Amino acid sequence: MSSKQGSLSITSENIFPVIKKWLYEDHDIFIRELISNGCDAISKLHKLDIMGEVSLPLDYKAKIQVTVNPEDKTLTFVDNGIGMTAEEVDKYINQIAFSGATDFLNKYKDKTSEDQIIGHFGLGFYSAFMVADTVEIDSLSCQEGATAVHWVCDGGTQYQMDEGDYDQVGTKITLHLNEDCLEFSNEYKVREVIEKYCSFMPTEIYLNKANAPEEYETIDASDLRETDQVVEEIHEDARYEEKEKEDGSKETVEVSPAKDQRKIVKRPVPLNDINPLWAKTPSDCTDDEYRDFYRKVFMDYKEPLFWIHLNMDYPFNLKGILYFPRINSEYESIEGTIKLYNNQVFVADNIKEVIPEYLMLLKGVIDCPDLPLNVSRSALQNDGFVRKISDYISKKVADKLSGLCKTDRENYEKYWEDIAPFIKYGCLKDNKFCDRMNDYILFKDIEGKFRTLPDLLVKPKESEAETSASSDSAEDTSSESKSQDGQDTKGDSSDGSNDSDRSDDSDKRPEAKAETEENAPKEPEKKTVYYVTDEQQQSQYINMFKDQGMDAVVLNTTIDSSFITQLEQRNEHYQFRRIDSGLTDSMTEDVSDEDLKEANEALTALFRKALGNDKLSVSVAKFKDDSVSSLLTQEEERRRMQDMMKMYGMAGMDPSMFPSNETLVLNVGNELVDYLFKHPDADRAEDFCHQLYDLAVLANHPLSPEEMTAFIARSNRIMLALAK
Ligand SMILES: Nc1ncnc2c1ncn2[C@@H]1O[C@H](COP(=O)(O)OP(=O)(O)OP(=O)(O)O)[C@@H](O)[C@H]1O
Repeated sequence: MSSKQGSLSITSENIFPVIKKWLYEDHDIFIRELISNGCDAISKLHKLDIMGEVSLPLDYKAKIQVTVNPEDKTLTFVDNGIGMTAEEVDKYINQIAFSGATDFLNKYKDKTSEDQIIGHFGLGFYSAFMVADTVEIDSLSCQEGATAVHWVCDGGTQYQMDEGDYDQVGTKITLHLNEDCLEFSNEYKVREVIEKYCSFMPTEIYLNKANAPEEYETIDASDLRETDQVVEEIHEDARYEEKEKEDGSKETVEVSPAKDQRKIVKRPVPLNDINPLWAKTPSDCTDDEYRDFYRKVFMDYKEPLFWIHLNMDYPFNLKGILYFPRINSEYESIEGTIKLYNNQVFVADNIKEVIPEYLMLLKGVIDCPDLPLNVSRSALQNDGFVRKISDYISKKVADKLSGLCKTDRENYEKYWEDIAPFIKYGCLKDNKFCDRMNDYILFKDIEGKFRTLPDLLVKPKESEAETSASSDSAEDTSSESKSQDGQDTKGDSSDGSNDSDRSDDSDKRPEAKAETEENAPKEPEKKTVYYVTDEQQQSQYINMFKDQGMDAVVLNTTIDSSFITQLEQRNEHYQFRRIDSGLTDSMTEDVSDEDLKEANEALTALFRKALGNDKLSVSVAKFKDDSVSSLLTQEEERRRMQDMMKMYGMAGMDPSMFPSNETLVLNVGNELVDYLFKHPDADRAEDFCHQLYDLAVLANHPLSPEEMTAFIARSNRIMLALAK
C-alpha cells in the first residue's frame, strides 16, 4: 500500500454522545462550564480594555445573570463580556474541541498574562446538551460595528446560524431543558449548584426567577445609591412625650427622632465572593476575617484553633488557607474538608493527590491555577507535579507548627490536645512530616508539664536517673539483669524468660544472657523515654518514679502505640518503654544476684506452687521503697504486639503466638515478702501469695470477673482471720 499522511477527523455524530454522557460525571457541571465561559468572556473584555483595544463605559460593571424560567422550562446565562461575531461562533462553537481561549492568548501573548482564563479544552459549552434539548446563543461582539449573531442547535449535528437582534455587548445562552432535567429550572437547585462550584469565581453572579413578583426593602435615605429604584419616599416626624421632672415640673422630650427613608426595589445580591480571602496577602487579613471566612465556607460555628495561610508564586502558583478545627470531645469524629479550586473555580473536595492524606482532617481551601486538570476539571492528570504540590503543603504545615512551638509555646501547649491527633496521624502517614515535626511534638509528663523530645532527652533530673540506670547497664552488667533494649531492668522478661525454665535455673537468668550476648554486636546506647498509658492504674509505678526523681510521659490515646513505634523507627538514639516494662536501677538497692539467689529460688517455687502455675515468671529484687511488696512487669515489644492485636481485632490470630509476658517482681525488702521467704509453710501462705499476685496485677490491668470474685473472697478470709 502506498504511504499516506493526513489529519484525523472526528465525526460529530459520534463524539456528541461521548461529551453528553461520559465527559462530565455530574450533570450539575454544565452550570460551572457556562458560568466559566461568561467569566472568561469578561476577563477577555477587561484585558482588551486595559490594552486600549476597546473602551468600556464608565458605569460598566461586569456581571453574569442566571435566570430560571420554570414556565418556559428554560435556563439562561447572560454575560456582558467580549461577545462573539458570527465568524467566532463558527470557529469556536461549530468546531468542537477548539478553544477560543488558546486563540485569544496566542493573539495577545506579549500583552497579557495567561492567568484568569479558565477555558482550555474547547468542550465545556457542549455540556449544556447534557440537560437541554435545544441550546440558543445570542451574542454581540465588542468589536466596533459588529452585528449580532443568533445560533441554535437541537443536540443533533445540525445548527442554524443567522444574524440576530441581540443589542447588548456580550452573550446570552438559553437552554431549553429536556424533560428529565427540569429541576434546573428550579431557583433553589440552581442556587445550590452555583454556590457549590462558583462561590469564589472572579465575576459577580446573580440569580433570578423570570416573572417573579418584585421584592422591596426599606433603607435610610442617606444610604440611597444611584442605581436604586425608589418605589416610595417615607418621612416620619420625630415623636415627643411629656415627662415629669424630679422637682415635679413637666418637660417635653424626644422619644424617637424624625426618619427619612426610601422603599426601593430589593438590591440584587451576588451569590459569590469575587475576592476570596485566600487571594489576599496574609498580612492584610485580620483574625476576624479568617474566622468569618471559616464560618461561611464550612458552616462550622465553632471557632477554628488557628490557621495557615499558604501563599506562593514560585515554582508554582498556590494559595490557600488551612484551618485546624477545634475538637470538642474525643468521641466526635474528625471530618475535614479541603476544597480545591483552580483559578477560583471549584474543582472538588478532598482530592487526595494534592492534599496529604492526614491533612484531610483539617478544613481548608487551596487554589492552584497550575493544576494539571483533565477535561472534566474534576480530576487531575499528572502525578509528578501534583506530588510536589502535596509535599509543599505538608512542609508548610510543619513549618507553621514548628514555628508556633518555637515562638509561641504558650499557645502551642494550649492547642496541643486538639492538634495532637492531626500531628500524630501525619507522622504516621508521612515520614518527611514526621522528621520535620520530631522535635516539636509535645508530651505531657506525669507532673502535667509539656515537654518536647529534646527536653525529655536532656532533662537534668532524668538524665541523672538515666545515667545511673544506663551507665550501670553499660559498665556493670554483673549485678543486674539487662534487657534487650540496653536499659537495666529487673523482671523484664524480654529474653522470653516467662517460660517455665526461668528463675529457678540461674543459667537462664538475664545476666547469663548478657554474658552470652557479649560477643554479639552491641546496639548503640539508647536513651529511654518512659511512658504511662493509664495514670490511675499505673499510679504505684508513677509514685516510685516520682520518688526517684524520674520522669515519664502520658500516652493514653489509641494512636500512641503506633505513633511511638514510628518515632523509634525514625530515631535510633531513643526508645519508649512503658513505666511497667521493668525496674530501673535507681529504684532498687545494689544487691548482687548471688545474695538474692536463695530468695529467688525459694519464692519462685513457693509462688508457682501456691498459684498452681509452674510457668509463672518470678523475679526478686530489693526495692528502695520497702512499702511496695510486689509488682508486675511486662516486656515492651510483646505488650505492644498484644495491644495491636486487641486494637485491630486480629481475629483468627492465635493469641499463643504472643504469650503472656508478665513477670512478678517481689520485693525482698518488704516485710510480708520477707516473712513468706522465711516461713514458706506459714498458715495462709497460699492466700498471701495469691493476694500479693493479685495486688501486683491490679496495679497493672483489671482483674477478670472470676479473679475479682476470688480476690474479694480471699480478702474477707484474711480480714476474718485477723479479726479473730
Ligand atoms: N459566553 C461566551 N462569550 C464569548 N465567547 C464564548 C462564550 N462561550 C464560549 N465562547 C467561546 O467558545 C469557545 C469554546 O467554549 P467551550 O466552553 O466549549 O470551551 P473552553 O471554555 O474554551 O474550554 P473548556 O472546555 O476547558 O471549558 C471558548 O473558548 C470561547 O472562545
